[in-house]
Amino acid sequence: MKRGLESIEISDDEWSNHDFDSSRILNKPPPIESFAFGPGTSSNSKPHFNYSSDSSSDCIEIINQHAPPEEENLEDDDFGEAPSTTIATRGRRFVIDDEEDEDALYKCAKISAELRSELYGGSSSSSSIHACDRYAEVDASSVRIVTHDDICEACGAGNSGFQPLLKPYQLVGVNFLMLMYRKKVAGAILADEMGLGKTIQAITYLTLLNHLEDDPGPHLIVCPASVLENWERELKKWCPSFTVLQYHGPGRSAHSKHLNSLSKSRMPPPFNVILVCYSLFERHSSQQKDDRKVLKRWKWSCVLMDEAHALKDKNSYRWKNLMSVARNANQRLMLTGTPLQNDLHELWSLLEFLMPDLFETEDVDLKKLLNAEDTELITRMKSILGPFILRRLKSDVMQQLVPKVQRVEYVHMEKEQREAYQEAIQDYRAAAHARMAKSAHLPRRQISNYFVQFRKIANHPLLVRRTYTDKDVVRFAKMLHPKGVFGDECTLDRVIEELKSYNDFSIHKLLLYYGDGSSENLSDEHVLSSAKCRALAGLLPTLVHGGHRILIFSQWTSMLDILEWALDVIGVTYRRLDGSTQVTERQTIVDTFNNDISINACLLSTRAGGQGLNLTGADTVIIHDMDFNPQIDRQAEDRCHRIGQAKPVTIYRLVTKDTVDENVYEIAKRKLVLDAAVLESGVEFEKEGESSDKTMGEILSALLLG
Ligand SMILES: Nc1ncnc2c1ncn2[C@@H]1O[C@H](COP(=O)(O)OP(=O)(O)OP(=O)(O)O)[C@@H](O)[C@H]1O
Repeated sequence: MKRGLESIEISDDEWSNHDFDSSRILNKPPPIESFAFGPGTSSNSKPHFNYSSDSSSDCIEIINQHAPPEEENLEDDDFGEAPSTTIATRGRRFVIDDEEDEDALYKCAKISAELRSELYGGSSSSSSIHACDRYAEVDASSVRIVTHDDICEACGAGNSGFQPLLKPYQLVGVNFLMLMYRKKVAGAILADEMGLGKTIQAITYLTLLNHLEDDPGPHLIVCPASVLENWERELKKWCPSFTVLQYHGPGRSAHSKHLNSLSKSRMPPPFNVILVCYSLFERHSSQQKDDRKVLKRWKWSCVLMDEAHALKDKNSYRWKNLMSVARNANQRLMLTGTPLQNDLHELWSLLEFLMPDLFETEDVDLKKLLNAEDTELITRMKSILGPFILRRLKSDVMQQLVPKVQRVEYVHMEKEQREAYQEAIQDYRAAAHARMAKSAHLPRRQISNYFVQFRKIANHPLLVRRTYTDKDVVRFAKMLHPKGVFGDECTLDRVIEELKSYNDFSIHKLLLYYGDGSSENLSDEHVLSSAKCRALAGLLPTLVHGGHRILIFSQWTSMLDILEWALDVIGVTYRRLDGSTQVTERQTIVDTFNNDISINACLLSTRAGGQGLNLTGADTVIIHDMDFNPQIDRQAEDRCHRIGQAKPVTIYRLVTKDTVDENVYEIAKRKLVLDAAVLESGVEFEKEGESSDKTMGEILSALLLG
């Protein structure tokens, strides 16, 4: 597998976008748990209105009323306006003081009460809500609509020998989705905590639509590339009668022609489910535009989005392009274990995607609503959101789930790494002072670059160029240039310039490939020159000896390259999965790791490996470098803390002492503590923490002052 020499999973550009405004972190509304409708729901989320639970047709506002797409719109660009019939039904914005919207709130609260009542039985009174709070795995007797027998029949159990057995809370989840369908609610979020089996609940639901509602699809499932194979496998297992088409990778263009001609001649699609990746909605290549046109021509029964927090930005291409395909679906369903990653605006993006007619709103009103700190308004918000989100926590439903122990390992730099770090700080101070002398500040971008440098050195000094001098670089350039390593057209000066931007590790790799194997290469000692790698050298053999199997996450693929080398030196066997791993290979890597206990570890990039994968073969997770957003790391942890895990799970976080690593950890920790505080206290914000909060700018200012 060929990787770019300086390939990092998160680009420097992306790093520099990590701007941590304290107001964004601290002044945020309550977390999703306090909004969600489900057993984890606190009594705070009880709808604010008086309503009766008898059924009515009032849900008309959230029924998808769109006509099938009209042909002229199909040939539009991706962001083409919706058909005129659709526009007429739009424009129903949510305005807080508007009487009509009070009505919408009332309707939402009413639907919520109905759903509650039908799912959990009894009335929607506070006592039954309280009972739901205590819901545990054994307690599902009041579930209606579909039963376990329906599921066995729908899955064809008996014919194939496969015996589907949903956990009681999963049966509730499937009933929740069925109820949404029967009530013609156009969108819903299944937001169970990671690893509780959302995939299986969703697939069972699609099977039941076919079996009980005579609705065989077509359904569109959108997911991250890493879990495509897993979806296909689970579909085949739980829904063997479905024809499933995985529309990704090299075979795609062959399918594309066929699908294009079928859809143009208005023939039904040759599948029940088509599986695609989010990337299909991200780019503007003609191939992708054509693919989207094909998808737009069919009327989807259900558009199901896995890891749907991917749609948290309503201004992204991804959101808009997918919306142009999903808008006419009967139903849009989202699966996500972390629906609220930063603030309520993101959740609103999800909700607007699900039910554009109800939630579509201009920013002025949205700001007013989402920035409100007034309890009554928040309570109203809950009554809007409640009906459409089902979230259960592991602590609520999986009382036997193995414990998860968190450990933070502070590691200490030795001389060389410490010097590299100090030099970077000196550089930064000199640059900042030089600018100050001219009464100017460092440009934002440059500040971010320094921050990235600090993070790199805190992770590993080989991620910057320090060992190889400028003189070395010129020498290497002269050796590499005649070999055409950078192309035949490239001048020597250009090669020198390019090499100067490389880090020590990248140059070492170049020399390995193209050099003469001389003493210019770095030695194994260099790879253990970081505090974190030395810590791994101590920790991993002990873990392996104790029979533990380990997942190691990093956000940087160049760091993973270094870690591969470190593991070889330490003598630990491993597999690796990151964004450059072929999609078709990913499931094989997961299966091999889970089944072959001779493999001690799996190296994963937090992006490609942190979501959706089932890696219960491991019982230990090492977060080599943390994210500012603790939810990203939580997702990574839960790759092995999930159904199927029999051993207690231990999470290690590596933090390099006396570096920005400590600040990143503090920020992430505070976000989690605040989540918990807000959850416990309802809508009270922890104002005290605000004064101690540090933005990236403040961290750097502190460094500037020494
Ligand atoms: N009822 C069940 N019977 C057998 N296996 C199950 C059942 N429910 C879930 N599993 C297994 O548990 C694991 C976790 O399920 P799944 O991947 O659907 O979780 P998830 O909630 O989608 O997690 P994430 O949010 O991390 O994607 C999978 O290996 C799945 O096959």
